[in-house]
Amino acid sequence: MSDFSPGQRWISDGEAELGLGTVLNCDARSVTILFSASQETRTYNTRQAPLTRVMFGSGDRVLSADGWQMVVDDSKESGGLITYIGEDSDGNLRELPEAKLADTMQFDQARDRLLTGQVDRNDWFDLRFRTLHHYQRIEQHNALGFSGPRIDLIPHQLYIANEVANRHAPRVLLADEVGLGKTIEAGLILHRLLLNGRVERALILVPDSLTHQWLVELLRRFSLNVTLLDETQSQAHGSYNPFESAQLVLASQGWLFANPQRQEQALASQFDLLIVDEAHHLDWSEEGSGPGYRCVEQLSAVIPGLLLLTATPEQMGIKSHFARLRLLDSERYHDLERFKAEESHYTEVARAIDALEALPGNPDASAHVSAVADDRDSQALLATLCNEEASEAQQDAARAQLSEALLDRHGTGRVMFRNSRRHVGGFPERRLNLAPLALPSAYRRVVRRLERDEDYLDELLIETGMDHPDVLIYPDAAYRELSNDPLNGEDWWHIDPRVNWLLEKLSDDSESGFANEKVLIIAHHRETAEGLAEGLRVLGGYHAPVFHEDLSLIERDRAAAAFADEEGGVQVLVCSEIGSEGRNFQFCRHLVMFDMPQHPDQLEQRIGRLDRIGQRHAIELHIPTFEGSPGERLLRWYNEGMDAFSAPHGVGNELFDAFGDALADALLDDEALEEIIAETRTMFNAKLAEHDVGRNRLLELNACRPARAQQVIDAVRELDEDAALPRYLERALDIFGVESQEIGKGLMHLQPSQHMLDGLPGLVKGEEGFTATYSRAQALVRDDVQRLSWEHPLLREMMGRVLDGTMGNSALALLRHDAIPSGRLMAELVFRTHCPAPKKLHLNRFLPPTAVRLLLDESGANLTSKISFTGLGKNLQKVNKSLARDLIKSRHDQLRELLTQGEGEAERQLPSIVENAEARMRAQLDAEIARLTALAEHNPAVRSAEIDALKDERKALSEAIENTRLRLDSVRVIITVDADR
Ligand SMILES: Nc1ncnc2c1ncn2[C@@H]1O[C@H](COP(=O)(O)OP(=O)(O)OP(=O)(O)O)[C@@H](O)[C@H]1O
Repeated sequence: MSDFSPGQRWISDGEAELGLGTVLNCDARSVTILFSASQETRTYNTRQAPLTRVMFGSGDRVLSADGWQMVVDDSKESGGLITYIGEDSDGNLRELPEAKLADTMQFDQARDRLLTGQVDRNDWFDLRFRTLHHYQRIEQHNALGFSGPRIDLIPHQLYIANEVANRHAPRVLLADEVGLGKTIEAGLILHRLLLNGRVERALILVPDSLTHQWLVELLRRFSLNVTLLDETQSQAHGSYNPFESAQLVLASQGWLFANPQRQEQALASQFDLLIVDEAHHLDWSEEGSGPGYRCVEQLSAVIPGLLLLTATPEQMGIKSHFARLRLLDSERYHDLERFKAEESHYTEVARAIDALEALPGNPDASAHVSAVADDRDSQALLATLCNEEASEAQQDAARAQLSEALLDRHGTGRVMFRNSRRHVGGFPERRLNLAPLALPSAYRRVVRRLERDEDYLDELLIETGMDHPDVLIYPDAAYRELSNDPLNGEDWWHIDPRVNWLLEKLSDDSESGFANEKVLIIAHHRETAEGLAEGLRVLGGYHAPVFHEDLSLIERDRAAAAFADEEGGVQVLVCSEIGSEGRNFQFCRHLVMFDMPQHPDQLEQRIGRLDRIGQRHAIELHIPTFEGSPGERLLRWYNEGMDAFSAPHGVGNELFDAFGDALADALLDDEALEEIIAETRTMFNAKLAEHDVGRNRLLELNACRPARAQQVIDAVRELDEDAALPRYLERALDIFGVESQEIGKGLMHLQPSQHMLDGLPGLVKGEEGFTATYSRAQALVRDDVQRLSWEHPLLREMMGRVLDGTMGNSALALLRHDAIPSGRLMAELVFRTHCPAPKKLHLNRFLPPTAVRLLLDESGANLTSKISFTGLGKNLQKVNKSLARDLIKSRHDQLRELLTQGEGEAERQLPSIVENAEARMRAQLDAEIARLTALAEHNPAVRSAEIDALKDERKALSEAIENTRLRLDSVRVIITVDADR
């Protein structure tokens, strides 16, 4: 240890962040140091002071207290104090006494830390290098963002997520049929965009009833912490814009759409992505748009990315659907008639794609394809496909490429993704169980009078205040509205036989009964649901929670949780139509439709609560119907007219548009009904056939291209099975002070040790920690088990901390080697590329932080290719820190020289790194620009802004890559010792 003199500069070995200290006073026993930058004063015992004298040498860059910089050339010492001599940035020769060094000088760069004797543990250096290596690999991996989420690898979802997340500021409609996983798709897209930096802030707007479900899904499946914003929370922020309070904001549509002031705040808060669930509720009509549509229209004008989610895009009519497409791209979707005309061509395109299977050797098929594939490239592919002399492999490749090219031309395909059960396959059977019941006298009176007396309908509408045909379809509602009638004295559920039927089924333990089974009941009106629950309680002693749109969030979630609970939960949940939309109830297989909804899409939404991914049983649909009632006629229309209970057919909306009004008029007239059913059936068959070859066929083919989906799945599996992950994690956990214990069945328990470094996600000292697995399958069946992947927050946090901080950037180790005399010095230098660029460019896909490793011996010989990192590491031994400091001090000059030499050698490798990155970037972006430009000629859904944005991106990326610099990331000094020492 050097002698201390006032004015000397020292730094604390343990607390380098205090900055540069100055000796204030000292005597034989103690020394007091002032750390001005952090305003701390410390007194140490001179014999054990954990301090290192700061001495700069030739080539070091220093900063003066007055703010100018200098590169040290020489130094002189007088009275124990050093004065540095060197050139400032203007080339002037200057002197700088150490007392005038800036207090704020930080010693966190590898070079400074090494030369001031701050060394870390050898295994930290090791972890740092490995972290850099894996980070570089994962950042470029095709599965980035898709491998972490706790989901089953379902092809259509991964296909869509990959297609969308790879686009610049994606704007799409996710319109898979009910329950096929739109939330999962949106989650995957968001997760990938967050990980690759293209999105930093997202706003998610969902119906009130789904806020909690989204919150849970995003956390449980994607480890994304989302902030749920409501009015109470917003008020707590006072005058501060509450939307600025988090990166990921989830808000209920009901709240935001009704609140212009909050909308202003949302508009002012710069989000990168907007997600809107159940988007069919954004109502628009020629007479004017609703508040939801207007709000999203404004937001989507300032937020670059937009995901609209709906299972029933056309539920509110084709015009309303078109208006929502306009939210995605107002330039493209401004003329409905043109849009319809375009759609009429899709039949030819679909037919041409199907015809490819008949080639070669079929002139008709060839003519179909030729008529559509009229550009030069496509014609060339067609020629290859039809060339009898081409090999089978060549023909297959041509067929696949041609099919892709034709699909790409399909206008809406780029904007709308719609998978259907039929196409995806593997969904359970649906079984219809009808329970015909006699009309109770109170309802019969009304129906019979309506049948007899034409004028009575108007009277009834006025008396009840209900709409037509609601008044006919929902007799209990009409009964409630006519409560002044002395004959309607009792509660409706006392007189309604459906309630008794239900009670009998609930207690029936035969195969056709509900005893021991969960049952979901959906009724159209909230009041029906509430009355029914009361009836079940009073008449049968059943506790059936009610789930409807006017419940508070907590009440609703409590009801859903009680129903989901397998042990001790409730058997029955009664829902209203709107209240249950979007919810996950696939753990249940019995659905009672207490009445019928009016729109086929609503019917599909109801069945979709159970018929979802994860449903393992055939679905039992139970419908009590009143014989000879309007409700029964409506059911017949659904069943006989459009086979609505067996599977979704995707044509319900068109049939409703065509026959909805006539049907309402036929609900009291069997003869008229028969006619409407027959006409509906004819149109149903025709539409199915038309859709099979036209737009739906194209949407179907386009919503999941199996070969590409498989590539994404393979990429995810590659990361799932990456053997390097457990090895890396074991090392990292050890260093961060987390204990891991195998507990069998592929599970491990992670627990904080006493020495754990603070701030690791999910781990708090003194608490239990968590159970985790590498296995996707295990994690899917065990909600309480976390899945470990490169994308798990714990791994990302540890990797981030290593790479962003100083951890392990300087180390010293001893090498015992027979062949090398002792006392020799080597320096292992790791340089890292730095390439400042906006995160949104996602530069890492082409040039992630890249390591350049050099191993130099004291003579300057480059041993890098002779001794690998791992090979060297195996023979190294750790050394205590004070010895390490002494060794470094004694070799200061040699080390400086090696560092300077290393910089030069590493610099020579930079051009090829830059060139390769530039080439990779150009290969990908040029191809994409060329593809989009060619496509734009055929497909108007390709936004010109998208192509321009890609061109701008290419330019910005090129400039950023060009500006890449190499910096020393870490250094390890190696000193040889005798093998037998
Ligand atoms: N890949 C997957 N792995 C595991 N579970 C999944 C997967 N995809 C979907 N699920 C589950 O299936 C159910 C339906 O998915 P999701 O809620 O995303 O469907 P949706 O299309 O949004 O439904 P809706 O049309 O009713 O809004 C959810 O419980 C979801 O967690």
